[in-house]
Amino acid sequence: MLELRNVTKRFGDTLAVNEVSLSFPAGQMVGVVGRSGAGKSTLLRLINRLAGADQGRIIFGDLDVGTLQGKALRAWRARCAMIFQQFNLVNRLDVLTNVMIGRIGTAATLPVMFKRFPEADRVNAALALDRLDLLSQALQRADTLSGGQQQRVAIARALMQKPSVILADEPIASLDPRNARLVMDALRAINRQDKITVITNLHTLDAARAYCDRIIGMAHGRVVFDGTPAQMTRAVTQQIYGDDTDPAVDENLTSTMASIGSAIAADARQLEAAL
Ligand SMILES: Nc1ncnc2c1ncn2[C@@H]1O[C@H](COP(=O)(O)OP(=O)(O)OP(=O)(O)O)[C@@H](O)[C@H]1O
Repeated sequence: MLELRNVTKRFGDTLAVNEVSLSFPAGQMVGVVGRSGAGKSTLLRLINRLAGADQGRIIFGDLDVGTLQGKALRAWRARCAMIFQQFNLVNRLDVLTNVMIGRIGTAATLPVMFKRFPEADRVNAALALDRLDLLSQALQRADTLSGGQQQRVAIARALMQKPSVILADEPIASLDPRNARLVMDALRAINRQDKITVITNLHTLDAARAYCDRIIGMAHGRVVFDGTPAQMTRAVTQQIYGDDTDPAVDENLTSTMASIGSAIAADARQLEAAL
């Protein structure tokens, strides 16, 4: 069980996360939704300790996450793997090595720096890639893959950390609808098969409704909704997104923008390859 008790984070005068209390039983798939600036990313960064809370406590089992230092903090970060919108792969390295990099934090640093990974890591990385249907790309440079494939490599890398929790910060925001579906399918399969808790920020309510057991709605740093997709009524979406915003319009806009974005990225890759 992961628990946030009265957690607050300020940036100057901005209350990014404001007295948030939440419990996440092991194995849940949770979507966090809200307008831009609602505090979704900060919430995930607080859990992973990429940011420190000003107030409140984060508890995981018998760990008091806010007090962890040094090796214990690194071990915690490995246990709650983070996935980002922009994948954060090392472009010039091959896919397999990118996945093995997930061992940093749990393995000795020096051999990893020199890309000397034990045989067991290679096997586990290959198995993780196979699960994500990417084994045939294992020896390609990371930047030759599509955005959706790169995000699945990032998920395979996260699996190498043997995490208890996966925190995904807008994992599909820059993907076209097909790749977004593949990435969400992969996250849900891992959640179901490995019983890993997945907490993911999502721009679209559609994705949260389709994939998550539970949706948390944030507005102005506070939790304004916490329930099942079925409980997400029109009144609730207005509370999360504001009276003047129709989330259906936002969703269309987001997926259109995502399609345009990936078309531009694909053109850029073709151009780069031709040069
Ligand atoms: N490092 C920072 N320095 C100053 N202000 C910050 C910082 N990080 C976040 N904020 C502010 O905290 C608030 C919450 O930001 P956060 O990124 O958590 O929102 P979000 O819901 O994830 O938004 P988005 O969907 O646009 O990513 C915003 O007002 C943001 O400007």
